[in-house]
Formats: sequence, C-alpha cells, structure tokens
Amino acid sequence: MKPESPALLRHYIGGEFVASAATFDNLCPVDGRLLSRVSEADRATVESAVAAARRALSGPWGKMSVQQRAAMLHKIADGIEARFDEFVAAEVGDTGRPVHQARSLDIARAITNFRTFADLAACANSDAFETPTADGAGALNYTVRKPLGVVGIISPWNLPLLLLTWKVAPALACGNAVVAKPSEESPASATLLAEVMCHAGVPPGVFNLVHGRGADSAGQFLTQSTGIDALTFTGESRTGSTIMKAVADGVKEVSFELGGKNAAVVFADADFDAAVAGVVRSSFTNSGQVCLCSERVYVQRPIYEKFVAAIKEKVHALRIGFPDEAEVDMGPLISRGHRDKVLSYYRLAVEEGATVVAGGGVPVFGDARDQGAYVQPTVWTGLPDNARCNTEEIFGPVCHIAPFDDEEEIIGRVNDSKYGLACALWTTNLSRAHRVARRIHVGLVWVNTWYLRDLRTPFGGVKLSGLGREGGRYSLDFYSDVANICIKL
Ligand SMILES: NC(=O)c1ccc[n+]([C@@H]2O[C@H](COP(=O)([O-])OP(=O)(O)OC[C@H]3O[C@@H](n4cnc5c(N)ncnc54)[C@H](O)[C@@H]3O)[C@@H](O)[C@H]2O)c1
Ligand SMILES: O=C/C=C/C=C(\O)C(=O)O
Repeated sequence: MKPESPALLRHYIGGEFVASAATFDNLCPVDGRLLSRVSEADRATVESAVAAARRALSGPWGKMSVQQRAAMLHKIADGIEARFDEFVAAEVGDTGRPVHQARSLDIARAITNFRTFADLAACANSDAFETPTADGAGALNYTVRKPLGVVGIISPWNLPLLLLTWKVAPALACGNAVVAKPSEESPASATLLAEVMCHAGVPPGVFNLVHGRGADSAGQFLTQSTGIDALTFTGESRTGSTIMKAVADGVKEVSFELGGKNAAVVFADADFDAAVAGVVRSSFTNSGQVCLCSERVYVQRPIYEKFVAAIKEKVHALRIGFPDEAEVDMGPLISRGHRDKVLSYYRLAVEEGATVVAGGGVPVFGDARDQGAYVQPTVWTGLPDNARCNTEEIFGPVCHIAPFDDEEEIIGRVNDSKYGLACALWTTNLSRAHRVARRIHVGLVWVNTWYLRDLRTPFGGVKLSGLGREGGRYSLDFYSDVANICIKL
C-alpha cells in the first residue's frame, strides 16, 4: 500500500492557512522517518504576515479592553486543553521526548502560560502620583500601558510550545499583534496553535505564524522587517548577537533569552540523596536540552568521590527509550545534526583529558531507534575549569563533576563564565544558601531544587545568557509601552 503522503504544514497569515512553493522536511528524531513537509516562508510571505499584524491592530483587536483580551486568552487555553492529546502527539513527534514529559510539562505549561498572563494583565494596576505644585492646586500623574504594536517572536526547538506561548501569551495580553517563527526543528505544535487561535475567534492577523529556518530564511527576514516594533527571541547566544545587529538600525526593543553553561554546586552539608537526584534531573532532563541544565557540577571535596559514584550509578540506570514507554527517562536529541555537535564534544572531552565516568557514545538498540538521534547520557571528571567542554554550551545529556573546597573558591569558579543564566545550590545551611545565592552572577538561582517555576517571577540571564526579564509584570513591562499622563488640577 502506498504510504500516506506526509502532511504539509502551512503558515497562518491574516486568519488563513497559506502554503509556500518551497518546503523543507521535518524528520522524527526517534527513527529518522519523514513526519511532514513544512512550507518555508520567503521574504514576501514574512512581510505579508507583518502587514496582516499591522492591519489587525486597527481592527476589533485594537478596540478590545484588557478584560476582553484576557477572556480571549482563556479561550485559547480552553482550545489547547480540548486538543491536549493532539498537542502531545505533535510535540512528541517533533522532539522524541517522553510522552509523560510532554503531558506534564510542555503542553500543560502552554495552557498555564495563557491563563497566567490573561489574569496578570487583567489585574495589572497602573501607577498614580499626586504631585504638589507651587500654586497649591497640585497635579495628578498616572501611567497607562499601551501595546508595542507588531511583535516578532522567534522561538527554539527544545521546549517548543512552552517557549512559544511563553512569549505569545503576554504579547497578546498586552494588546499586540504577533508574527511568530518557530524553530524549523519543531513546527507541528505551533501549527496546531494556529488552528486553535482560528477556532477561538482570535481576530485575523492578531496571531500570524511563518515557518522557515534562520539565516537567509524566515527568521532573518522577520528580524529585518521594518514593520515590526519589537523582537523577542529565545535561542543561542550567537544567534541573539546576529539578531541584535539586524534590528539595531530600527532601534527595536528586544528581549533575549539565550544560552547558558549553568553550574550545580553541592556542599558537603547537602541532603546527599536529594542532591544526587536533583543533579540527575538538572543535567539530564529533556536529554540535557534545557537552557537551565547543569553542565558544570561542583561537589565539595569531603563527599566528592561518593557523589561521583552515586551519579554514575544513577546515570547507568537511566532508561533511554521510545517516547511512549511509561518509565522512559530520556529520548533522543532533536536531530542528527545536533547529535553530531554533542558527539563532537564527547570526542573533545577525551582529547582534553577527561575521565569518562559514564556514557560517551551512542546507544545501540538494534531497532528503528538506531536511525534516530540518540546519545548516551555522559559524565566526565578530571577536566580543568578552562577546558572547552567546561566553558562552551553543549546542550546535551552531559555534565562534568569537579571537587571544590570552600565558598570563596566556588563562587569565583561558578562566576568565571561568559554565561550567567542559572545555578542550583545544594546545602542544608540556610545562611550559606542566602549568602552564596546572592553572589552568583546569574538571573536564576535554585536552592535544594531545580526548575521550580513561579510564572510571576523574573526569568532571564546576564552576560551572554540574555537581555531583559520575562515573567509576571516583567513580561507586561516588555510587551507594553508605559506612558505617563500629568493632569494639572
Ligand atoms: N534562556 C532561555 O530561556 C533559553 C530557552 C531555551 C533555549 N535557549 C537556548 O537556545 C539554544 C537552543 O535552541 P536553538 O538551537 O533553536 O537555537 P538557535 O539560535 O539555533 O535557533 C533559535 C531560533 O532562531 C532562529 N534563527 C536561527 N538563526 C537565525 C537568524 N540568523 N536570524 C533569525 N532567526 C534565526 C531559528 O530558526 C530558531 O527558530 C540553546 O543555546 C539554549 O540555551 C535559551
Ligand atoms: O530551555 C530553557 C527553558 C526555559 C524555560 C522557561 O522560559 C520557563 O519555564 O518559563
């Protein structure tokens, strides 16, 4: 029987699904099979999406109150909920992640993103100041939030729907119209989101979706469009730098959530078992493809050897499997291309003198997964802090474990990085927790936990890890312009 021709994923522009003559293949990282063909937007297509967004701002969307927009965001969340299993299947197909993760994290958080920013925007207060004046009558100053206008959104493949909606939700809550460009590696859930937007009655042009790659493709064309008012981007630091140059002439507002080379620091007084479990989670979740993952692990010397042995045992026990296996811990990397990058670091580590405590290669399954993008979860010791494997973001299931002696030493070593996104500290000493956390030069510190999220908190990094903060009112501040009005009484 002739195999079904793969689906064609289309753009969503001005409320219509639009195909392009140019397409690219979307492959499944579990077994390499062709999942779908994807329309690739040219510059004209991207510009038509930007124009549709501009038109939407002067339509019914631009006249809606924040309460009406909040209600629309809840309808979008309802729509994702109604098609929850389809979104799970789309995300798992594109990324190969465990089904249980897609259900509990990726799709669940997309729904939460819309509901959280609906409520935050609807309840956001403005500022007001009574100002005394020489004539005694005084003046009243108050602020109003206005949408930026057309916001370009470019998102990565590692948590596709979570990170796309992390930006779409507040952008829409603040009254903007958006043109979103998801990663070429993960087009499926974004396309489903467009269907939900359409069904929810989001006015045409408010949410536009264009598919394509980065350089010389839809991503670059979006950043170069003079029709966008702001650009929010999540991805590699070097891509962020390229995008910053592209938008500089127009002095566009940017929000960047970029790369990291995060540390986990385990003090001798930590709850040992909790720290072991926590580091396994923070180094190997999503096959290490989370910007917050700990690729640098530092363990205080008295427990170092015991800790390495414990991590080795846990990593050897990690179940690498098909997405739908109930107990699977780890799936493949996103693509053969990304696997080549991670394997190049596996080789480099040995060249740099690492001891390979666990992993270091490619698992052999003897089934379809051998055509996928799997790698072994890997643990190294023995490298100096300045080794490339200890300074460059690998973005795979790997960590290096090094001993340290005291607080001053470890604070200096953790901060000696061109990145500054996140850090996980493990200690039962409360004073030490507060003291050290404040001195780590990152945007996010977790103590005795990792990736515990409260969406009202600021999220973002320093140095090469990003520009700006999103989350809670920080998102409202980025996705709206605040104007001050002064009334002479
Ligand atoms: N800080 C955070 O919150 C955060 C979250 C997730 C991922 N990340 C980072 O993202 C990276 C992994 O994601 P990735 O591989 O998709 O990143 P990437 O930079 O390769 O691509 C991200 C997005 O940018 C687009 N793009 C690429 N080049 C472009 C260009 N020249 N102009 C415009 N768009 C372009 C891509 O098509 C994709 O949609 C890692 O470095 C990770 O640390 C950071
Ligand atoms: O890979 C990076 C993960 C980013 C996560 C978030 O932005 C979030 O949880 O809101």
